[in-house]
Amino acid sequence: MNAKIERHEFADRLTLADKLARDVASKLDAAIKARGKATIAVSGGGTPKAMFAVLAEQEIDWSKVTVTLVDERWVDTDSDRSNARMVAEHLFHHESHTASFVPLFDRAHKDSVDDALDDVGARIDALGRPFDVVLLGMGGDGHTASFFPGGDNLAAALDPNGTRTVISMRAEGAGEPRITLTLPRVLDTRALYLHIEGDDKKRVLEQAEKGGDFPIAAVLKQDRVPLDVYWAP
Ligand SMILES: O=C(O)[C@H](O)[C@@H](O)[C@H](O)[C@H](O)COP(=O)(O)O
Repeated sequence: MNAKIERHEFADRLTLADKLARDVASKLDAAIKARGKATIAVSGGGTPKAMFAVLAEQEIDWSKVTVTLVDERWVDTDSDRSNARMVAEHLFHHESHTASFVPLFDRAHKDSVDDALDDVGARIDALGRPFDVVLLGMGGDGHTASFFPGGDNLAAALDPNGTRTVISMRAEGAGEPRITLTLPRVLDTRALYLHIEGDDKKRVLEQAEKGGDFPIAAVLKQDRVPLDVYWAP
């Protein structure tokens, strides 16, 4: 069975960023009102930056929000490849500076992502389940999170019955080694968004929906959580 997918298309990227940020903020606000806290796992890369700028200005009780990452490149936070650094630079401003952040990179194990998995997994598990919001991106090769085509741990990461929280990933298209939430953890959320931009990514998503062999297909063909796709040219 496939996920219930709702598509949201916008004339331009700034309009998308504005709407997605407001929709995400409203989910976080509802979580705080219902349960006193909110958790969100965000993606790295370039796409979320404009949306983070708007999200940072939303007037919710950010001191009750914990932010973590869907995936991270195994580099220290001073690297311009670091997703933690990107989030610090683009999200933690204005209203949102009181939010907490749980990193996926662990400096104590900076030389081996595999040695860090237990500690990082425990940190994520301590946030409780499910997440309130998970924000995914997608690469032109159809990867999402760090589910890269040809990745050394791809099958384990996508195992719908897997019990791990995080896993390491090495792949030709990934650059450095990565750490990523596994598919069951990505889907363990009250709200799931996929934010993509450009005609090329739209075509890849359409191919994946038609049965093309791309990792993103695992997110489309699941029935655990509805998926909201936000797209602009
Ligand atoms: O660390 C990362 O690279 C990501 O979390 C990754 O899954 C990202 O969402 C896609 O690669 C899209 O990246 P862009 O937004 O830069 O195209």
